Amino acid sequence: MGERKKIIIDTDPGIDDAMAIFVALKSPEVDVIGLTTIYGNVYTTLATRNALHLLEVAGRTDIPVAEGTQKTILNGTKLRIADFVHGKDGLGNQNFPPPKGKPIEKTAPEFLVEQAKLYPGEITVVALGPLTNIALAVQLDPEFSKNVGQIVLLGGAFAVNGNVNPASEANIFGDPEAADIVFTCGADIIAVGINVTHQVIMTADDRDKLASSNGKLAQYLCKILGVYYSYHLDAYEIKGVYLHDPTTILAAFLPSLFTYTEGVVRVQTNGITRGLTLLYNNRKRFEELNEWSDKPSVKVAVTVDAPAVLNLIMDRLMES
Ligand SMILES: O=c1[nH]cnc2c1ncn2[C@@H]1O[C@H](CO)[C@@H](O)[C@H]1O
Repeated sequence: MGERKKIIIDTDPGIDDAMAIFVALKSPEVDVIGLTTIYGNVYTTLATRNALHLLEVAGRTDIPVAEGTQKTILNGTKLRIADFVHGKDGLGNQNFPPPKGKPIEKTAPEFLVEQAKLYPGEITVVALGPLTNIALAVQLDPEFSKNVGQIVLLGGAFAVNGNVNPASEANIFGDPEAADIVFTCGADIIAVGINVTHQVIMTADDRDKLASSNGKLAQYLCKILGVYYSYHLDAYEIKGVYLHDPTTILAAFLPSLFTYTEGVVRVQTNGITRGLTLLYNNRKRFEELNEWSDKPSVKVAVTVDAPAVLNLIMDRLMES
């Protein structure tokens, strides 16, 4: 087998984060070299606990977990936590016992900087929560954006409504200032927004299929998925769930399942559209300089082969 791609998953587990982590652990294309934790679906301390727990469930306690920041990049502590999507414990209100493992000494931004320096151009960071740790890594080391191979992030609502409010998607809304730093840092970036992830739906029938498999991870996921299904039925009136995080994981190593456009993305940090992601599509040369001028471009996913993505996710979760 060829070289596996080294990935670090920055995560706020989270039910769809759990799925994404398991998909990554079951994918021969990648080597998960660490998890870093962030607030979002839960507070950061609980994200760390859940990350350690999920690695124990998967029998992969060899993978280090580095704890991330508890605050936004501007030191904000009034966080928006989506426990109404994932349950109070972030994992479907199952009251799992506390993990035995502990996070490593290094903080998430320190770990990201260290690994990017150790393997220049080789690390893919998959960011599944608000982008604070990644922005802190950019600030900590001016070389980080050059050293990191690629950042594949779940964030934004490109030309569609958000999921926090009509303007804003949850991960960007969680820390818009951090998101703007990351989008303009010059790293090789793929953004996967909810305009794409809302096309990848795991139906109730798919869940039954998952439940009928003997895979340990599939069985575990079926236990925690109930809360996530109830939330979707209530909020979107669909009998299925959006696979935001697992879809984004696949973009990190099977990018041809998606198509992309390229351009500069800036994030609104003020007013009623705080958290809005706005892509400049390069179609016009503007007369005046503006906030998008001379900033680095990123790739933004525009279409997805949803059946192929769903099949891959199902296969990998069922074979465990
Ligand atoms: O309505 C919502 N509010 C807040 N977070 C949500 C909502 N729906 C999904 N997610 C979470 O935010 C990320 C995608 O935006 C996903 O991680 C998902 O679990």
